[in-house]
Amino acid sequence: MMATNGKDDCGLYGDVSSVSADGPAEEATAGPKLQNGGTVHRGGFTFSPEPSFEDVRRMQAQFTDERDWNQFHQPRNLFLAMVGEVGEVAELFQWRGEVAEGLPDWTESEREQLAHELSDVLIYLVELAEKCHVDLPQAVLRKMALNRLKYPASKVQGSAKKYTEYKD
Ligand SMILES: Nc1ccn([C@H]2C[C@H](O)[C@@H](COP(=O)(O)OP(=O)(O)OP(=O)(O)O)O2)c(=O)n1
Repeated sequence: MMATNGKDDCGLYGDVSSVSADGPAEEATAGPKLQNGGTVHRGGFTFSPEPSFEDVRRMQAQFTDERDWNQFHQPRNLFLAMVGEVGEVAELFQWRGEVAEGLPDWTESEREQLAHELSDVLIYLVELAEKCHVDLPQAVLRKMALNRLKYPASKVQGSAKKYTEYKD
C-alpha cells in the first residue's frame, strides 16, 4: 500500500479547483483518457507502483538521520547536489548523437548506470522538495492541470511551439 500524506487521495488528476479563481476548464479536470484501469501504456513500458514519493522521502530521511547528515542537507546544498547529479546524467548521453527510445544500443551496464544517476537526481529532488515544504505529488497534479490549460490539445496538436508563440 502506498504511503500518503494524511490527505485525501483524490485520484490521478486531483482537485485542481485551486488552479484558477475562475475554476478549471473542463480539459484540466478530465485529463487524458485512461486505459486498463487508469494506466496509460505507451511503448509497452510502465513504472512499478511503488515506492511513492513519500516512500522515497521517508527512506532518504532515514538514510541521512542514520549518518547525522541532515546538518549538510539544507535546501541550497540539496539543489547543488541535484544539479551535480543531472550533470552525471548528461555525461552518459554526451557525444552519442541521438538516442532511440528504450536505449537499444546501450549495454546493460550503461543502462544500470543511467538508472543510478536518474535515481540520484530523484532522491535529491524529493529531499529538496521536503526541505522547501513543497508537497511534490500534489504540486505535480496542480502543475499538470496548469499545463493542460496552457496547452489545450485541440489548439497545439502536433506542434512543439511554446505557448507564448500562439497569437490568441
Ligand atoms: N552527503 C550525501 C552524499 C550522498 N548521498 C546519497 C544521495 C545520492 O543518491 C547518493 C550520491 O552519492 P555520491 O555523492 O557518492 O554520488 P554518486 O553515487 O553519483 O557517485 P559518483 O559521483 O562517484 O558517480 O548518495 C546523500 O544523500 N548525501
